[in-house]
Amino acid sequence: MSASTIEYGQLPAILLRAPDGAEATITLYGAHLVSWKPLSGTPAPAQERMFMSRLSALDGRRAIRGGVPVIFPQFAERGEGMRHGFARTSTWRVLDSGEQDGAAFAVLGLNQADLAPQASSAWAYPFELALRVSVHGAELGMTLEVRNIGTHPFPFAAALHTYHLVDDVEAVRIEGVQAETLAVTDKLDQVFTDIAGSIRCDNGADKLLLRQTGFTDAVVWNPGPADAAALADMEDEEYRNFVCIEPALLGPLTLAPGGVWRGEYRISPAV
Ligand SMILES: O=P(O)(O)OC[C@H]1O[C@@H](O)[C@H](O)[C@@H](O)[C@@H]1O
Repeated sequence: MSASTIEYGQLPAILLRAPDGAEATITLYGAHLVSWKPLSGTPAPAQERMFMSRLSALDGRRAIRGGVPVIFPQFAERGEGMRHGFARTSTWRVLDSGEQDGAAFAVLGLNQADLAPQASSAWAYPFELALRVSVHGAELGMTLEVRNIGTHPFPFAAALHTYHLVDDVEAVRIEGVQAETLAVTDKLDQVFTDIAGSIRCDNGADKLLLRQTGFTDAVVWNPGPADAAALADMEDEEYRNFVCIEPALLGPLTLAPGGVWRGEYRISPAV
């Protein structure tokens, strides 16, 4: 079976398993990818590649800390709505799942009717989101689609807030977000606009290639020791074990009635 229903913490989730053994887990809460185990090309068992905080809520009461939160329709506090939007704290529906070209995939959807009253009254635009996740071999694919199904234009921002698992954040080197190589030596929270090509993340042990289209920007975030200590859902030392490199559309972009925006994102080994 390429897609089966499991529990992740207290949350219903879909486990994707490609015919070659690559796996990913997505909770319905947030359409949140909480685990990705790609194949490494060696006979060794597939290793986890996503960071997940040991203190993360996994009960649907608070956003999950780790994996890939879906950010929509607002990035961080750039707007008057919920911080990072309502998509990560809403419960999505499974629209489709199966196997295609050797990959296991699932498509999750969210629309106005799925929102809690507080979120839908604060953002009164009819919309449809679809997130397609696929795994195959060493590659993860994620496509976020935003549709305006109402009669008024709406502005939005979006991001796939990826928490890459690393042994030591100080060993991380990122290329492709600015002219020079970027190192994460302390707290870092930086926006890079107009990302032209692919991004490379060297975490000391191996290198990842991050490709994005539609998402024009990238955000790199690590809280560093002081901010991590202030986060209730992260252990003090856990900031060492991840770097967030987030394909983002910070815009905001205005989507006309009937309009569709699509952001694609792929993670694979860099050669
Ligand atoms: O704690 P949250 O809401 O998940 O946000 C985490 C971080 O997310 C990043 O994307 C932002 O750039 C940071 O400013 C923010 O602190």
